[in-house]
Amino acid sequence: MERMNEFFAARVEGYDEHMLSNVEGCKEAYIKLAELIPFDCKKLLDLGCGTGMELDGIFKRFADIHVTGIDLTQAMLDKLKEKYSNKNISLICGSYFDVDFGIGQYDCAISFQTMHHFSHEAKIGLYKRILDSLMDSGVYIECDYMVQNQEEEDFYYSENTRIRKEMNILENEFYHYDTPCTIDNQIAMLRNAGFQKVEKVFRIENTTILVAYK
Ligand SMILES: C[S@@+](CC[C@H](N)C(=O)[O-])C[C@H]1O[C@@H](n2cnc3c(N)ncnc32)[C@H](O)[C@@H]1O
Repeated sequence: MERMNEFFAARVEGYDEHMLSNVEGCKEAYIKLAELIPFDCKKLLDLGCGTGMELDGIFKRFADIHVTGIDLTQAMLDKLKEKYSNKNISLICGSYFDVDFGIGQYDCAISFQTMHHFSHEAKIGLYKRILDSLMDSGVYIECDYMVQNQEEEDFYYSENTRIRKEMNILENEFYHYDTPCTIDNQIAMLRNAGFQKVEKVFRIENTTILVAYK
């Protein structure tokens, strides 16, 4: 298991191609996510934006949108900056568990393939802060690696706990290990955080998109 930021920094070259060619459903999901952004969106929060793969389609639809992107890995953000130097973007290198999102700031928040690394408890806390950061009619759109059944989810979480114990990794340290949740649990976490309605709108293989309404 590698530290989260070191894991992505070591893979930044070739990362975009990997997401498009090797992660089933991602190519289609990047297109779908851009279509789901509300037509009048002006301010967007992108959590775990990485090299900005999900922004390609979004900038095609909304040339002047303002994006705040947060990511733990500077090397990923450097790549993003190179690709979209002429766009209206504010980048923050840090953890979305620590960065202050503000209150009622964004029309829409998104995350793409970044939430499958954390406990339910941590995610619910984060979802509450995302909810607060949205304007009254705002939406949060999450695309992530999700699984179908509880046994699968339990397996990954227990493996994560076992390996962390073996390596003496503290609970609050960010290490890269995939702990996907079931779609039902994901929806329950978002509802628990206070979102009024949550819909599954896309799934190819394990790549799944949920839309959560404030
Ligand atoms: C699989 S990549 C996805 C990047 C981009 N959204 C995409 O779809 O290409 C996951 C990203 O989440 C970031 N990340 C993981 N944990 C994070 C955290 N706690 N705060 C901010 N970024 C985080 C990683 O640095 C990495 O860039």
